[in-house]
Amino acid sequence: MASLEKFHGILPAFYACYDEEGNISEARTKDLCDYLLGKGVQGVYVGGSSGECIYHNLDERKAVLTYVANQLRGKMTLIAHVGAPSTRDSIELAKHAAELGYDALSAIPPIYFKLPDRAVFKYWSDIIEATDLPFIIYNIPQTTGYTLSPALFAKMLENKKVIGVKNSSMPTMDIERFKKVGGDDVIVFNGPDEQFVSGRIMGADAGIGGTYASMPELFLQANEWVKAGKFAEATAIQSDINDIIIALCSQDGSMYAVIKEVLRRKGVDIGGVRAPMHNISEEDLARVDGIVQMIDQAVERHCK
Ligand SMILES: CC(=O)N[C@H](C=O)[C@@H](O)[C@H](O)[C@H](O)CO
Ligand SMILES: CC(=O)C(=O)O
Repeated sequence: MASLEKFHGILPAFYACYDEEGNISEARTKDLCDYLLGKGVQGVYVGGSSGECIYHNLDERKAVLTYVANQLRGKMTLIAHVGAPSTRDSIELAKHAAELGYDALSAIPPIYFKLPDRAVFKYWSDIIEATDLPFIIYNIPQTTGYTLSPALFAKMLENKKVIGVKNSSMPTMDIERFKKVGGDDVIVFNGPDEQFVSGRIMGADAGIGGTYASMPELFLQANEWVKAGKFAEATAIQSDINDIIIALCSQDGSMYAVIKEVLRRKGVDIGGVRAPMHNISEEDLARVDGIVQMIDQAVERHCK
């Protein structure tokens, strides 16, 4: 399906950009937009986990969607994550994203209460009903506690507005199963950055990831090697990526706080993270030097 072409490639999950007081910053959001545009990524996934959506009120989430659209609309593919605790809020976000010209909507399943499949189906269907936009299911069992089954995926696909799934469960077999159900007419996004290459080989058409923006060059190059069937080269990049992700996750601050410090070193200051996530410590500051070095050396090794 030619219309799915714009969803192929490397789509970083967009981070929350705060000012010094911890409020959403329009100027810093634009800076991150410009940075990613300059890196040549195919699109962005706005307002998801990495965007700290779970810590934002509705007005803040709408503001982020607005600032990104104003800066990037027409320049790359824009996916709006509109999952929220209530259907009502999700629909409000979906309508806002549609007015802003987003290319697609996406949502996690209902969170907190464990609802049955029929409620999950109704939740996603109500969001889809609210606009004309295509919809991408977000399966991320490790944070939501809900696992999308191939059977519910097949049922969702009966709605022609459903174009695919962003799969963040760890087994790459899940990607293969979703691809089997949907075939060439659906797009499956790899979620776990640690297995981007294997996810692509098992059938993922593209990737959306929380660490991409900290090292876009590496994911873009790995994707090119996969497309070219150069799996040894792709795997060598993946191995370096995994060293970097482990380092990003091993500091006092949360992974996103560390990534934001990496970006600051690269000239993009988007603030810290919102509590209860942890900001970086004094000790982290020196260690981030080492992480930036790891990234720069890997880019030097694989992308020149
Ligand atoms: C659980 C989670 O947040 N997964 C993200 C989305 O799929 C990933 O992109 C991770 O941020 C990444 O793989 C680093 O662990
Ligand atoms: C992909 C990811 O990390 C997100 O949902 O923002």
